[in-house]
Amino acid sequence: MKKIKFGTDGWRGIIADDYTFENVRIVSQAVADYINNKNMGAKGIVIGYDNRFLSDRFADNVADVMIQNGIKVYLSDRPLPTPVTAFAVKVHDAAGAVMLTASHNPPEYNGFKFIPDYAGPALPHITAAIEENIARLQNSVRRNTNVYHEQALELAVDHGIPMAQSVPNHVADRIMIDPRYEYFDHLEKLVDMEVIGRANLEVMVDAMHGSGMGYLDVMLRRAGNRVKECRCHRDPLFGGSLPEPTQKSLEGVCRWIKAEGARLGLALDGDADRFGIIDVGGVYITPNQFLPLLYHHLIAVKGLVGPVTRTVATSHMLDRIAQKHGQEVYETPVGFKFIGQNLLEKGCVLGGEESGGLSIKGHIPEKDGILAGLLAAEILAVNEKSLSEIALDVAKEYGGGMYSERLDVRTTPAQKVRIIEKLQRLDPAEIAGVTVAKRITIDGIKLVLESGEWVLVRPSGTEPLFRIYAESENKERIEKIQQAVMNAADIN
Ligand SMILES: O=P(O)(O)OC[C@H]1O[C@H](O)[C@H](O)[C@@H](O)[C@@H]1O
Repeated sequence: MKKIKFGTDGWRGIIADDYTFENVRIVSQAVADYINNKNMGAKGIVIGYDNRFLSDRFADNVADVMIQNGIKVYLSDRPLPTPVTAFAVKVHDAAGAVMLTASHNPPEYNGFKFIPDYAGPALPHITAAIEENIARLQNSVRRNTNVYHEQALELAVDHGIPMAQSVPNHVADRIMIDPRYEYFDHLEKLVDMEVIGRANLEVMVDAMHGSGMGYLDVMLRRAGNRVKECRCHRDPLFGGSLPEPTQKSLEGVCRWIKAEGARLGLALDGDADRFGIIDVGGVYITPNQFLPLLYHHLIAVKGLVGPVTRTVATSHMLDRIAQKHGQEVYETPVGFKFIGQNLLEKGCVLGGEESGGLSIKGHIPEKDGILAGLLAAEILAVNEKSLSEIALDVAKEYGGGMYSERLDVRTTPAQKVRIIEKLQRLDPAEIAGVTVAKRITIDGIKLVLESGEWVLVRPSGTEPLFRIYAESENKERIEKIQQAVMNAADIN
């Protein structure tokens, strides 16, 4: 039996290999134990699921295990985006949520995210506690081969907190929920839908067959915009590609925007926590380009002046904006859980990351592609310029633009170990002819150069590869900087 581990963002597995009904029940039991150990069972748990194959059935199994453990269940009556599941935790003041999704992974995958009561991704100490529970349950299964072949629900209950005795004060229940309308109302407090409506935008919405369909399209249309939908129907095979809103996977949308002369394209990943933004002329706007635009907009237009939090891999253009407004920048390892923590604890007005996640003050500490898309529409509506033109204005205002790029290099497990060792010792005096001013080790190795350029090498927590990120004011230097650090770390 494979060890079940929570990675950068939850447990992911291949359906019918390690992602089975039995293992989902074991993980559910581990979460139920975690909640009951904290005496939070009476608050109940929200259960959401995406559009993937069998996600609704897996959700049903999670619900059974929770109820058997005396935990009240708020089960969604339809597929939900991850941020909506997280938001429902707040609506019901629940002990947390389970979201069944493998996000943007290939169709044969499914996954399991635990969202604690603060409505953001679980921090490492919480997933570690759940993993301990899982290991204990898996060991019991290994010892008892008869049980192993039995119905896993019985097994989950066998190894959990005894049912009836543990729930003296309440009767566990299954309550069906549809949190969409509370969520819409909440977003309308964060985004100016009236301004967006008045701009009468023509927008292409691409849900990439994921559970984000029925959100951006509904809200934009309701505000009075013209919306064209793309991939807004369920397809558990995702039309043969990955539900990931990258430039490559949005080529078709870019072509349409260009051909139609539309002003905006908004895409979501499989569970709608990541965003993809396309500008007039079919120009893809990277998250590293969009986040500074948004930070400037929050400060200058919405009056939300405050610190910002970004991952170690995200554009330092945010730092330039923060500096000009006398604000703090909080840098975190990659993973929205760390960003979410800073949103909660440091009063940041924006938290964002290079891989396409963001949230703002007043919202839940979970990344939300729907909110990101509406904020992009708001920026357009307010400015009556293209996003690319606004980006140029912002760059001018804050002392010049920055270019950033990421290179992904696949490695074998043996190479990976060797490179990680080499990275630990990597401490060059200069990179591509410029002196290294700072060496940051919170996630991989980041070298900040005297010129303000920087390069970061880190192993991905979700894929078998290394990521080499670099940023410079001079586009031509990015490759040179990446190559220099790859040579130094022996990555080829
Ligand atoms: O670079 P990786 O470790 O593969 O992580 C890439 C991304 O994975 C998940 O989507 C996390 O929620 C993100 O926070 C992270 O940026």
